[in-house]
Amino acid sequence: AVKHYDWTIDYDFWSPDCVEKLIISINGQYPGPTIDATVGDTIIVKIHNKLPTESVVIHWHGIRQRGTPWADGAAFVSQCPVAPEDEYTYQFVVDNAGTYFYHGHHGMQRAAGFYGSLIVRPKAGTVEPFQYDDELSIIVNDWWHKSVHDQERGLYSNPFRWVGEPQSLLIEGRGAYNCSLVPVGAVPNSGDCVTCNASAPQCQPYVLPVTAGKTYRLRIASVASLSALNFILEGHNMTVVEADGNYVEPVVVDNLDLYSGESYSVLFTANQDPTRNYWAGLNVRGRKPLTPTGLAILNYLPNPSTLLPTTPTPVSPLWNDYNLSLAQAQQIKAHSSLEIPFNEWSGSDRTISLLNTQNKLNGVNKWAINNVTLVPLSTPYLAVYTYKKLKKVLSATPPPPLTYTPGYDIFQPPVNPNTTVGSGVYEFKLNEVIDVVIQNANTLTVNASEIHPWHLHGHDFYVLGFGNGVFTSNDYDNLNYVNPPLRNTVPVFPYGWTVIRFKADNPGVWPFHCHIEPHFHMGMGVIFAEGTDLLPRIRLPAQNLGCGLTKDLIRG
Ligand SMILES: O=C1O[C@H]([C@@H](O)CO)C(O)=C1O
Repeated sequence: AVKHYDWTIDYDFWSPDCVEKLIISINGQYPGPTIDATVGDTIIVKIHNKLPTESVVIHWHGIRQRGTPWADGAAFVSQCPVAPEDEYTYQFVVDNAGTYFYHGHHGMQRAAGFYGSLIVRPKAGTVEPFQYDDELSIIVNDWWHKSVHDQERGLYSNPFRWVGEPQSLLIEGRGAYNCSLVPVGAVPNSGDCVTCNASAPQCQPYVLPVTAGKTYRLRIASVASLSALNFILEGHNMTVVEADGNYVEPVVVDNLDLYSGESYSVLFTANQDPTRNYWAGLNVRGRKPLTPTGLAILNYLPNPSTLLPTTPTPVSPLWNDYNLSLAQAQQIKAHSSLEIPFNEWSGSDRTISLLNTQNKLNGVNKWAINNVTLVPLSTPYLAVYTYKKLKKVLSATPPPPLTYTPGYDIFQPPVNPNTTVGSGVYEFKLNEVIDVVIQNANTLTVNASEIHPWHLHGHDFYVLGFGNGVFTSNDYDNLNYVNPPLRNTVPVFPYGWTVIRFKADNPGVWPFHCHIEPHFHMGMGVIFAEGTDLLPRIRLPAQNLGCGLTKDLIRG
């Protein structure tokens, strides 16, 4: 079926955590409307940009955009951002059932609340490898009281102004800013305690209604700007059955790590004392937490949803117990019903190694990949590959290095912290099988290395493995070629490595980047282009290339 959506994007006053701020709304809603579709549907979303002075795009996170690379919604990669008062129509097919989402991919608009859920259901008659009675869905985020403009400008200020830890954690756009719970030092605007209106309807906890005895599929997606989050359903185990739109072997957990850009389906049974309600809780892991637990209510009907649990709010594992994080990530395996095509493409055609470092550029903090800080072109890459006349912009920026200096000491701050900027592209031939080794390292601070969730556009990839320390060719023998999970986002852990594999079979230009919003801004990403000789044959819609009526002058 063809599903049409008509969305007006605007700023609105909103109180997600009881403190009134501006959010980016869609049709007056926050989070944005849920797209609920079926495999094979064509999704047509017409957007009207009513932000007075900012342009927008929407990225459909996890949708592969096969044959529609222009609809990927990455600013200056797949399209020109849509100017104020202008319109743009996204059109793409959803070809894989699962839990997805969409979000702004220009500036730091995702962190301003510009996101929503996108659920793709299997075709009628398709059997999923698990059963449930009913379904619930949440999308989670971390939330700052500083505007995203303050945050973004701070990132390229000298001296560097870091965004700091979030004020609140939101479940389905709702949280509660609790002055008394916020540790000293975490409140940049203490005046918020005065203006906080705890009875504002927009910040009443999100309610997950359940009936005793039933089993639920809970879809969870994280669009966090910064935080690695950990989700707990008080008193209930969860069985992970889907990750990023792919079925996985069931894994039972009592807490679930969620890295920004990831989505999961978990099953749980409402099998606890039905005379009370329970907390659903969200905590920060991976960074020293300075943010109170984000809370929603697991509401056993017919109890009123306002019956708050009297039990303590959920406590997550220690924030820096990375062995636990790694162990949980390693538990996720492809479902046994999925065929792994490695007999067809047993080895990879090439490996690229991407060293993640924190660096300096003219005194300002940056991130770099193989010592290159990504500054995307101001002409959309897809247009550059489509129109011969534009190709010259690439000759001005060298292709990025395929690896890093052997012997680089990942356990120390960089000896030479200076980075170089680049806009170059990793080009892959159509159908090449690519292994990417993501190698983490120390930041600029002694004894510090951070988690980075890496997200690839245009593809799912196989996660072949994780490890601690420096990846060496010996590690190839111990990777998982049997049941590696397919994902679109994967963490690299502190001082560790992650290896992924994908086939460059989707002609287009696809960013691969850290999904932490400030980090992408600080240059932590690369651009992949594949099947580029085919791109001049695509009909790039004129609306990707210009603004206002000038679009009519452009022949696609
Ligand atoms: O990019 C970052 O900068 C800070 C810190 O390294 C310097 O203030 C931080 O924690 C990041 O993730």
